[in-house]
Order: sequence, then structure tokens, then C-alpha cells
Amino acid sequence: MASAISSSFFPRSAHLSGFEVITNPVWAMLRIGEVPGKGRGLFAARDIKAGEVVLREQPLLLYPQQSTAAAFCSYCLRAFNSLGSAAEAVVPCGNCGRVGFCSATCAAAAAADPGSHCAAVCALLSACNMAGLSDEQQTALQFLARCCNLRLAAATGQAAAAARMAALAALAAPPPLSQHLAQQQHQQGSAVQAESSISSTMVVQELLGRLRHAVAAVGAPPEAAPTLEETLELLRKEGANGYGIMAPSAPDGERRIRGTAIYSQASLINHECLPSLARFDCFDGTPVAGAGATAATAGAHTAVEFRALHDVPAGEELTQSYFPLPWPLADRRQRCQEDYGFTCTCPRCQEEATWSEAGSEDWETDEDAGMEDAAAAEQAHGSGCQAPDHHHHEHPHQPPPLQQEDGGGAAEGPVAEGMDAAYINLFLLKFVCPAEGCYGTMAPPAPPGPADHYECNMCGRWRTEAEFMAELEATH
Ligand SMILES: C[S@@+](CC[C@H](N)C(=O)[O-])C[C@H]1O[C@@H](n2cnc3c(N)ncnc32)[C@H](O)[C@@H]1O
Repeated sequence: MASAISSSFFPRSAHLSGFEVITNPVWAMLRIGEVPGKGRGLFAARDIKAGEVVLREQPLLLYPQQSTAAAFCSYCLRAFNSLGSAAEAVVPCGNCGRVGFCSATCAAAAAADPGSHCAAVCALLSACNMAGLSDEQQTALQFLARCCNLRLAAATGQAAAAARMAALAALAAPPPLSQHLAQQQHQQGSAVQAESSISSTMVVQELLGRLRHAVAAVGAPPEAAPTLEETLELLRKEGANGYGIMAPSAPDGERRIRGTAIYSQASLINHECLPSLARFDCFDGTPVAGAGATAATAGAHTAVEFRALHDVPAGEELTQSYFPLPWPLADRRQRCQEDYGFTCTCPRCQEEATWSEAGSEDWETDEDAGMEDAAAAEQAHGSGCQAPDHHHHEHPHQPPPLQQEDGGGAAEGPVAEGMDAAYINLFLLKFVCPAEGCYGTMAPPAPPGPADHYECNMCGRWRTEAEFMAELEATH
């Protein structure tokens, strides 16, 4: 088996043309294009209506957050406490017994999936010494163990595993932290070395050492483990493309992450601080039971869905926000740099950069823990609908009126030229969930949903256009 493993962790055939991985039936609405300074992006191939689902996709990889893994299905991440009396049917992992599945269907689906908690991944994880590692580091090993096993499966001729490795390879990876910090420091005229990049490499070295030990312990060929460079690249891809999937709110209101999902097509969507899309998911959706339950239905509720917040004309780039919309400029800049390796130059950032500090405090609620939780849920951040992105509705048609002087016309197409404080505030009032501490995004329902309604992708709250207008009146 060892001889079948290619010398490179990623298949050589993998390259950056996203067209090869497109299988989504709604793809006719979308096209991939290069965006100067951003890499690839998704564009509207035709006029898109507010509320339309532009993309719906199953994950390429789905794995639990180590600290909460025992409370969620190790195949589909469904919360055991969402099952009601069916929770009695939870199937413990037959190998480690530490985690379980929400149904026999999920247990069987995981057993047959080299990228899930199958026997081989379970053995690798059980052989990994997790002592002294943070939750984040242990979760990184969940991801890396799945990658190792997918690679092994691809080497034994499993075409689906090879396709998944190719899709992983095609994901964008931001430059190494050292590179973009150095670039930032250069721009700021600082000669200070980026210490954090060194410690980060040391941490990855430590993780890789444990992974290699586990690979040996389970009798897999040493080449199954990635090199240090490949591991660093895998983790950068994971960081820039993984969507954090939120757990249901705890009784005390705390929201934690249940796991991470990586989607290949959704990973093509770039960030903008006033985006055109919102992400919805429904990880605790009603399970298909009885004879209809199959491996396919077991994971059906793990799909992510992106809906248009407003009308988008053909040719315009479709964007999402990688973190909650109300975040202040400084936090957005920091997150973009540190987690995704870019400086956001969107019209909102340009406009807010001109504001005085006092003027930018309107939406500054970053010390609010709920906002941080919501941030974790947003993309990659990792990432998503999670409610995060389990995102989901609005007053149809366009963004809020941009320039009253042109007759109150809604924004159409790029808004850069009309972006001002009034537009930004109106956009936030309209599309940020009004529920206290939620910070989700309000998007119109997918047709044929009720017109003039919006639905929050985090808490599921609904608001009508009339209610929005009344709230707007009340704030003035
Ligand atoms: C989830 S991927 C988005 C798709 C990516 N552009 C590609 O080519 O596959 C995230 C990465 O895209 C780039 N990116 C996303 N939004 C950007 C923006 N507003 N400006 C510059 N780069 C951006 C960054 O490199 C980021 O790490």
C-alpha cells in the first residue's frame, strides 16, 4: 500500500480551476472568476432575486470540536439533545466508545466514509496523545487524522477519496502568517520579527509529531502523514475555508462550536463587510427515519445554503461576511489579516476609515460575548450558517435605499460610489438580527417564502418589512 501513496500529500492533478469540482445543480446561476487581489470568486451568471438560493452544498469534510464531541453525532454533528426520546437510539462508537452516532444509519455511513469517524480514523485519534493540547489543537488533529485517512483511501484506489483530496487541494490557502505579518510590518515601517509565526510552526511540529506517532502505532505507512510544509498548508486551508458550526444555545445563552464544515464550492465565496449573501444551515433538522433512511439522507441536513440578501445583477461578485456584520472596523481588519491573510478594501471599510472614533462606535459591541460567539460561527473561520451559519430572509429586492436624492432607489450593483454612513447604518439596521445578542443576518426566505419577510440565519427570528420600517421610525 505504501508504494501507492504519492510523494506529494495533494494529488498532482489538483489545480485551481474550480470548474472541475462544480456539481451543484444551481450552478447555472453562478460562475467562477478571478478577482484582482482576492483570487477566485463567485459571480452572478444571471440576475439573482432577493432570497434566491444561489448555492446549496454538502460538506467535503465535517468534524467535531474535540471539547464537545461527545454531545454530537460523530457523522452528521446532530445534537443528541435535539433528538428527544429518539436520543435513546444513540449508537456508541463500536471502537472507542467515547463518541457516538445519532442513528444506526449515521453509524453505518461513518463506517463507510474514510473522511469521517470510521474505524481507521477512530484508531488514529485513539493513538494520538492529546495530553496537554488545547481544544483547538486537538480539533486540528481531528482534521489532520481525516486527511491522512482520505489520502490512504485514495492510495488504495477509492476514487471518491481521491476526488475529495483534490477538492481539498484546490482550496485557497492564505500565505503563511510570517509572510503576511512581515508584509504588514513592512507597510507599517516596522522591523520587528513575527514571533507568533515561529511559535505557530512549533505548535504544528508538535501536532505532526503526535500524528506520526499515531500513524506508526496503527501500522499505517509513515508516508500517510503529511510533511511539515503540507501540514502547515492543510491547516491554513482549514483556517481560511472551514465554517464553524454552532451548537444550540446552552440554557445560560452561551453558544459554543460543535464542529467545523469545509465546503468546496462555498469556499470560493470571498468576504465583503456588506455582503450580498447570507449562509444558512440546519444541523439539527428533522432526521429521515425508517425505511427511507440511507447514508445520503443521514447527512442531508449538513448542507449549507447561501441566499441572496437583495437583488444582485448578472456579472456582480457574490460575497459573504466572514464574521458578524456589526463588527467595528478595527476588529474586522484584525480578523481579515490574522485569519485570512488579506486587507479588506471594501467600500464599507474605506468609508469607515474616514470616520472619527466617536463616529464609529455606533456598532461597537465587540466586548459582547455573544458577538464573539457569533464570530466563531461565521466562516472559517473558520467559518458558517452556522447559524451560524446556519444562516437564513427579507424584504425582497434590493438593499436599503442608498441615495435618497435619486428617488430613494435601492442600491443596484456595486455600491462603492454611493457608500456613506447613512447607507452603512441602514444596511446594518435592515440585515442585522434585532434579537438581543444574536448578531445573525436577516435574509429573505427562498421563494416561494412569504414576501416582505426576513429570517435570521442564527436564531431563526422572523421580521416583516413593516416591522423593520416601524423599528426604523422608532430610531429616528
Ligand atoms: C474562503 S477563500 C475565498 C475564495 C478564494 N479567493 C479562492 O481563490 O479560493 C478565503 C480567501 O480568499 C481571499 N479573500 C477573501 N475575501 C477577500 C477580500 N475581500 N479581499 C482580498 N482577499 C480575499 C483570502 O485569501 C482568503 O484567505
